[in-house]
Amino acid sequence: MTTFKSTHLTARKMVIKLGGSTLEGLNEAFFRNFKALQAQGIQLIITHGGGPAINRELAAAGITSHTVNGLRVTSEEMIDIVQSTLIGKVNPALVHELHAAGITAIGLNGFDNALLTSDYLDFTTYQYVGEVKQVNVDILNMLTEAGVVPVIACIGATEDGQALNINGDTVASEIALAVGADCLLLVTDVAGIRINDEYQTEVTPRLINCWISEGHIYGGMIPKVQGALNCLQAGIPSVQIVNETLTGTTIKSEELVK
Ligand SMILES: Nc1ncnc2c1ncn2[C@@H]1O[C@H](COP(=O)(O)OP(=O)(O)O)[C@@H](O)[C@H]1O
Ligand SMILES: CC(=O)N[C@@H](CCC(=O)OP(=O)(O)O)C(=O)O
Repeated sequence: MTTFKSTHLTARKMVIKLGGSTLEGLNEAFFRNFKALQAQGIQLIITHGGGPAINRELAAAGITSHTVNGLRVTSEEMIDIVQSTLIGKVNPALVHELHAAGITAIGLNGFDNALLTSDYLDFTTYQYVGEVKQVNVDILNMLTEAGVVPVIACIGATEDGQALNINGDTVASEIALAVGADCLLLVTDVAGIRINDEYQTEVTPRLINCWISEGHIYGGMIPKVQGALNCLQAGIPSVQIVNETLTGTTIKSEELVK
């Protein structure tokens, strides 16, 4: 059975992002870990992606998509499919699994109580892709203090009510920053950052920047490490990128690495 490492257990507020790459393979034992964390007084917030589910729905509609810097370029016809897939399918399926594991969870997205007020990241390059302008933490604090786990789909809303597609890793790091989380855990389909066929256990921002520029970190790993770097810069002590057995890479500020 999976257990959380001791570094995770010191956190009071923990944001856990479940990547679309791994969501469909997680079992009840994995989700029961969350119950154990709550029993230790740790407040949990879960965010999720859903790239593979979006790919399936786009394919069914005969639409092909591509990414730039790990972000899906999202046309006007695609944003409706992205929104309905993440909010209508992926989010309720995850809430259901959490409930089955005995966790009180409630599904949210950027529209709920203006949770993620967003703006276009760069319309020319990415079209209907958003960046987070403001996180309304009120609803998150109310829920977590009542022992309820918010489960957040990565859809933002502009002030005019337009849905925008935001990468799940970006949402996770913005939420972690906004609530002042002690720990951000990004669960994905690989055991962390792999460089020259070797998984790294502990890395610093300086190394990450080198690896991005040398092309060792690419695609979906880019928003993860960028989110991690933003969190570290703002004082969140560490970010972990792990697989479903919670094995992976810890990213720490230079001064914390001996
Ligand atoms: N240096 C790297 N180490 C590990 N994985 C990497 C690296 N660079 C790119 N990747 C890719 O990033 C993927 C994880 O990102 P992504 O597919 O978006 O996952 P998720 O759906 O969990 O967000 C890995 O499966 C791998 O293909
Ligand atoms: C802008 C952008 O790239 N949005 C992502 C949102 C889903 C996501 O992040 O899913 P993963 O967790 O599987 O990566 C997308 O359209 O795939």
